Amino acid sequence: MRISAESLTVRRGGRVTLDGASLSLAPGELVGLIGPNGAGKTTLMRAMLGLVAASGHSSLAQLPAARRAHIAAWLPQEREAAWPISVEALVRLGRIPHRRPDADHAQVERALSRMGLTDLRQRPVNTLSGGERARVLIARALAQDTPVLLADEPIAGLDPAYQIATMALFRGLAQDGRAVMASLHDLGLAARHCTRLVLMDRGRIAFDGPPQDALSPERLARIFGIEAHLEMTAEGPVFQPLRVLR
Ligand SMILES: Nc1ncnc2c1ncn2[C@@H]1O[C@H](COP(=O)(O)OP(=O)(O)OP(=O)(O)O)[C@@H](O)[C@H]1O
Repeated sequence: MRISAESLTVRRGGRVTLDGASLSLAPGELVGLIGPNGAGKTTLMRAMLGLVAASGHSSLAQLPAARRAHIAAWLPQEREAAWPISVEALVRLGRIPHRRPDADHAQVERALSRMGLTDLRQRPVNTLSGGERARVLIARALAQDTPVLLADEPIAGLDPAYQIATMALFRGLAQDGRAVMASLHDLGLAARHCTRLVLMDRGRIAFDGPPQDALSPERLARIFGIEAHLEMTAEGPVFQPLRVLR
């Protein structure tokens, strides 16, 4: 399902934290949302989902909550687990919108297996490492089995193998016809795995297009304040930040 936002603007604490953001997200796309700390990535996704008050228009935010839960899964940045629910029970919470017991079991098993959690299924989530907990929350979003997935820094804290595997998994979801958007600080993985990059700078969308064009030396200097090496290889773009310019 194609979702869209037009002129989304969020004001918080007397400041504009999202300034007239317009974008769409189509089936088949894995869109990487990049930008420095505080640029407005989380705010944009929350505004698209209707989780923060915004002016402008969002096709997702205008849906009734029950319908929205069938359309879009949300993976928030926070990964705290305050109580000792088991891994399996937490992943099963992703099935709450559906109430289809026949599909529930299969979806939960698939999500556990995709995130390498079958051996951890009985563990209380508050006893897991940060990266293990991150995988459980990705699994919960996968179990929700929605056509749209919005994920806030899904690979932060994952080891290199799970970072690559998760990006490949998201790309696979897109290839299966879902629409996926993820905020990412690893520009190399973003350039390599995403079909499109949306670059945010001080509340605004500064660029929206192909990954190799997003990471131009000029934008890296002006927006991120860094110099980097970007090379197109047979395996895709390879990106390495080199130095801070400020
Ligand atoms: N509740 C709030 N009240 C006031 N300002 C807020 C509030 N929440 C966020 N902000 C501000 O909005 C701006 C955008 O924040 P946001 O979390 O969207 O950035 P981000 O790009 O996701 O950053 P990061 O990469 O650090 O996660 C920041 O300047 C932040 O300080």
